[in-house]
Order: sequence, then C-alpha cells, then structure tokens
Amino acid sequence: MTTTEPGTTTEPGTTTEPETGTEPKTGTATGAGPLTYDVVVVGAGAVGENAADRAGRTGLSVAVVESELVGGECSYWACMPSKALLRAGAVVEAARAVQGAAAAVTGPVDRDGVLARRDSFTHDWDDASQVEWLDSVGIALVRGSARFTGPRRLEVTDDDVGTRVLVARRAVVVATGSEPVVPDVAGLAESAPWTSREATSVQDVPASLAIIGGGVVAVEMATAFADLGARVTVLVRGDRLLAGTEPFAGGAVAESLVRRGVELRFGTEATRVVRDDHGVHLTLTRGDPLHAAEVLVATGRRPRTGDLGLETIGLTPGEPLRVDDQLRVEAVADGWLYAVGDVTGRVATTHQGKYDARVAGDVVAARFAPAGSAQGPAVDAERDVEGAGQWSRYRATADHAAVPQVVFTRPEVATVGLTEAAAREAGHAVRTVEVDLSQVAGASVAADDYRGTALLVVDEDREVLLGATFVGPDVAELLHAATVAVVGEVPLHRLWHAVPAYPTVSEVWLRLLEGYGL
Ligand SMILES: Cc1cc2nc3c(=O)[nH]c(=O)nc-3n(C[C@H](O)[C@H](O)[C@H](O)COP(=O)(O)OP(=O)(O)OC[C@H]3O[C@@H](n4cnc5c(N)ncnc54)[C@H](O)[C@@H]3O)c2cc1C
Ligand SMILES: NC(=O)c1ccc[n+]([C@@H]2O[C@H](COP(=O)([O-])OP(=O)(O)OC[C@H]3O[C@@H](n4cnc5c(N)ncnc54)[C@H](O)[C@@H]3O)[C@@H](O)[C@H]2O)c1
Repeated sequence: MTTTEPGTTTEPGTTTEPETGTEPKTGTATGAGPLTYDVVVVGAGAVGENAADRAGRTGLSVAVVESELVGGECSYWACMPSKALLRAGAVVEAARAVQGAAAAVTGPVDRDGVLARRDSFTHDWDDASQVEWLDSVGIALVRGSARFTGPRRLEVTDDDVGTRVLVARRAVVVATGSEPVVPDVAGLAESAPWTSREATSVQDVPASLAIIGGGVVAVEMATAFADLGARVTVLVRGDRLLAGTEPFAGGAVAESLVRRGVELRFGTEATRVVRDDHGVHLTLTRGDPLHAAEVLVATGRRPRTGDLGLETIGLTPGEPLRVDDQLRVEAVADGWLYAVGDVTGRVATTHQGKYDARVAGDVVAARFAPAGSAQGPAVDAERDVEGAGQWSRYRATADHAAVPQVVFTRPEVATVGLTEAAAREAGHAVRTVEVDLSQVAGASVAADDYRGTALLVVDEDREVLLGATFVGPDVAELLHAATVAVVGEVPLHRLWHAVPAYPTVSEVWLRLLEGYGL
C-alpha cells in the first residue's frame, strides 16, 4: 500500500506528493494575539488538504484547522474503509467466476481478515501519517473546531489548548464536509441508529442489519455486510435502487443483491423504530414489521455548516455554501471566502471535491501570491483569473458536464456525464447505444458468465458523448476513457481511431461505436 494523495493515505509515514520547493511558510503568532496566515482552510479532509496544498505552492502561508482526524471522512469512515470492506468479496467472486480458479475458493470471506485489512487502511483511526504529509509540504495544522467571528476571522476551540483566534490575511477556504441526515421517523434517533460511520468502522458484525435508503451507501453496505455474513434487509422508499443512474444499473444491482440473499423491500418506509435488548424493531408503511440487530440510516447527507458561525459573515447556518465555478462563495463580497467539497452541495465525491480544491487553491494562489512568486505548475504566466474561460485551470467546468462516479457493488456501476433522461431534459438531441458486455471477447476471458451492460448517451447534433454508464464486474477501470471522451468532446468519428486492445473488456468501445453506425 502506498500513499498517493493527500487525504487518502494508506501507509503511515510515507508520501509520494511532490516536494513543492517553496520557502518555509510560517504563520505568525504574536504574544497572546491571533495566529495569522495568508490562507486558512477550515477542515482537513481530502478536499481541504488539496486546497491547502495548491494554495501553498506559491509561497502563501497556509494553515488548516481540523476538529477530528486529518484526512476526514474519506480516509477513516467513508471511501477507504468501505472499499476495503468490499474488496475481499469482490476478489472471491471473481475467482469463483473462472473455471479452474473456482475450485481454489472453498469458503466465505475471512471476516477477521477483512476487518483487519480495513483497519490497516484507517491506521486504526490514527492520522499521524497525514500530519506528516502536512509537515512535509509546510502547511500548519491547528487542531480544534473553528467558528467564524467575522470576515477572515475565526475562533478555534480545542479541549486541550483552549480557544485561539485565527486570522486569514487573504482568504478562507471552507471544507467542512457533510453529515448524515437522520429522517424524522418516530423513535429512530432514540434508537441509536448506525450511520455510515458505525457501518464502515464495524468491529462486531451484527447477525442482521436493516438499512434505510436505496442510494449509494445503502447498496455498498448491503453488499459488504452480506459478504460478512449478516442477514440484510434494505428498505427503499422508491421503486428502484440508485435512482439517479440509468434504470438498468439499479436493476442489475438489485438482482445481484437478491441473489446473494439480501431482502429488498421497495415502496417501503419505516414509521416507527424501537430498540430493546433484542435489537431494533421497525414498523413499516407496508408489509410485516422488521426486526434486526442494528439499523443503518443511509438517507443522504447535508453540508456541515450548522455550527460555523456563518451568521457573523451574513450567511445562514445549515445551508450549503453556494459557490461559483471559481469556488468563491457567491453571497460574500470581496472574494475572500471560498468553499470546496461536500459543504458546497455541488458534488459529493472525494475525487470531484479534490478537483474543485485544485481549482480553488490555484485561484487563491493566482489572486493572492506575491508578485514574482510564480513557481511550479500552479500559476499561469498571466494569472488571468477573472478572464478565465471554460476549461481553464481556474474554473471547475467539469462539475457541470463530466462528473464520474463508481458504485462499488457487484456488479460495479460506473457513470460519467448525463444519463439519457437528464440529457433529454437538458434539451439535447439524444441517441443512445447499448451493448451487452458478455458479447465482448475480453469479458468472456475475464469471467465465464460475465454479465454486464454499457450505454453511451450521444449528442446527435455534435456527435460527441454526453454520458456513459457501465455495469459489470470491474467496469470501474473502463470509466476514465469515457470521462476523457466527455471532457475532450471527442467526435465519435475520431474516437473510432482509438483502437482497444484485444482481448480486453475495453473492446466494448468498438462495439458501441459500431452500434452507433460507424
Ligand atoms: C460510506 C461512504 C462511502 C463513500 N465512498 C466514496 C468513494 O468510494 N469515492 C468517493 O469519491 N466518495 C465517496 N464518498 C464521499 C466522500 O466521502 C466525500 O465526498 C468526501 O469525504 C468529502 O470530502 P470533504 O473534504 O469535503 O469532507 P470531509 O471528508 O467530511 O472532511 C471535512 C473535515 O472537516 C472537519 N471539520 C468540520 N467542521 C469543522 C470545524 N468547524 N472546524 C474544524 N474542522 C472541521 C471534519 O472533522 C472533517 O475532517 C463516500 C461517502 C460515504 C459516507
Ligand atoms: N462510491 C461512491 O462514490 C460513494 C459511496 C458512498 C457514498 N457516496 C456519496 O455519499 C453521499 C451520501 O450517500 P447516501 O447513499 O447516503 O445518499 P444518496 O442520496 O445516494 O441516497 C439516499 C437514499 O435515501 C433515500 N431517502 C432519503 N430520505 C429518505 C427517507 N426519509 N426515508 C427513506 N428513504 C429516504 C433516497 O430516496 C435515496 O435512495 C452521496 O452523495 C454519495 O455520492 C459516494
């Protein structure tokens, strides 16, 4: 395991982040006066770390404030532990799908081994390696919980150190992430339900788990806990899983969850929850009551802005920090306040948040770094931030047109750009092409009964890709080609010349283009 990015480190004490070659960048603390830095980033999740890194590359002094663990949700309670929980089951299933390998797999996943591997990814919830990375790039860490007390001014409260005042000479970047929403169901909050934190950090796998929700967390955790041997029931309010994706994606995930013993109850909501010594008891809008050892709430997240002192800078606590494409908070004058990641309500994935963080960090660096300090790739010669057009490094254009996501279920669901429905709603002249992945030679080599589907959404007027969805084993790795095609607006007749190697699953691209008529 190697460290590849701030915020997703997997190995203590190592970093492969490039040295930035800048002067030491220290803030100033004068007596009992405020700690002063050029830029203050609130929240040291993966996204905040990236914003701090980019902003600091041109000589600005940067501090990050963190109230819990440096690395944030993704490293300790979200992406990394959840994917670690899912990986063993995927590997076992992949082996079972290949004659000759299947016989070597003789039992279920080793539950203790899975949990131990998960613990290695979270470093037992210790952030020392992330702090080491901050040190190595000259970013100051201020531990504690930050609240605004006015423009560019924060109070940071820490149980051990007390309260300090922190001042940003130039800019503040808010990257405080999001928190799970617990629906207003009678008795639910009092029943100490699990959120994704308890699920991803589980030590004792419950015999049974009720999951409320039909989105990404629900389907990934249903898969993981079924692998770990729990009896899983998913309560889905609507009539399908993964409602934001192409309908066949949620259908394939539902079919596979049922095949592995998960009970799915569609059109069903909990109306009352009671916990006693035997577990949780859920009364439902339809069907029999449900009894389970634990209940996991997976009903979405909201931006974490409730306790940030936003009222002192004219904003409303609890609301997302709405930003423009340069990640400046729209409602704040003078362009000193930026926000990135889940807190913006824009896109709630780590990779897209880090993209926004790179843009925000570059914008801050270009606007505020001292003249003549341009070094490294972060600053264009002219620093033309205000005049920056689409696809400039100073605009997060991809957030509108080309957002990728992978749902790590079995089958995996990999999506980028617009679905067919969204493209039609946006007024595009749409044509879709769908291919059965089992018809591709590489897929038949990969697994004996490979099942999957690929779908392209094409803008017929311009003959470029608007979106793509892949559903099947290991399709995550097919996604980036589609993202490149969408971002590059590569004409299909040019894509025709991108020849996929034989026999790989990527040959589906050829089948898709043939299906379009090339
Ligand atoms: C179960 C689960 C699995 C996921 N899996 C994936 C995945 O596979 N891939 C993917 O791309 N995305 C995934 N996501 C989404 C991803 O975790 C988030 O999009 C990402 O963590 C957002 O990063 P962030 O830095 O904006 O926020 P966070 O990671 O939440 O970081 C915010 C940080 O700010 C700190 N903070 C908050 N308030 C204050 C304050 N007042 N003062 C100081 N510090 C503060 C917090 O302690 C935290 O460390 C998953 C989410 C969940 C719930
Ligand atoms: N692999 C990944 O990229 C990954 C994995 C996990 C989470 N995430 C991110 O984390 C965020 C949170 O995920 P999530 O699954 O909690 O949210 P989600 O928005 O994906 O799904 C929420 C689900 O809860 C249902 N729901 C909402 N309110 C409800 C209520 N009152 N009663 C019953 N059902 C209700 C919705 O209909 C939906 O099915 C998402 O934005 C997601 O992108 C990403």
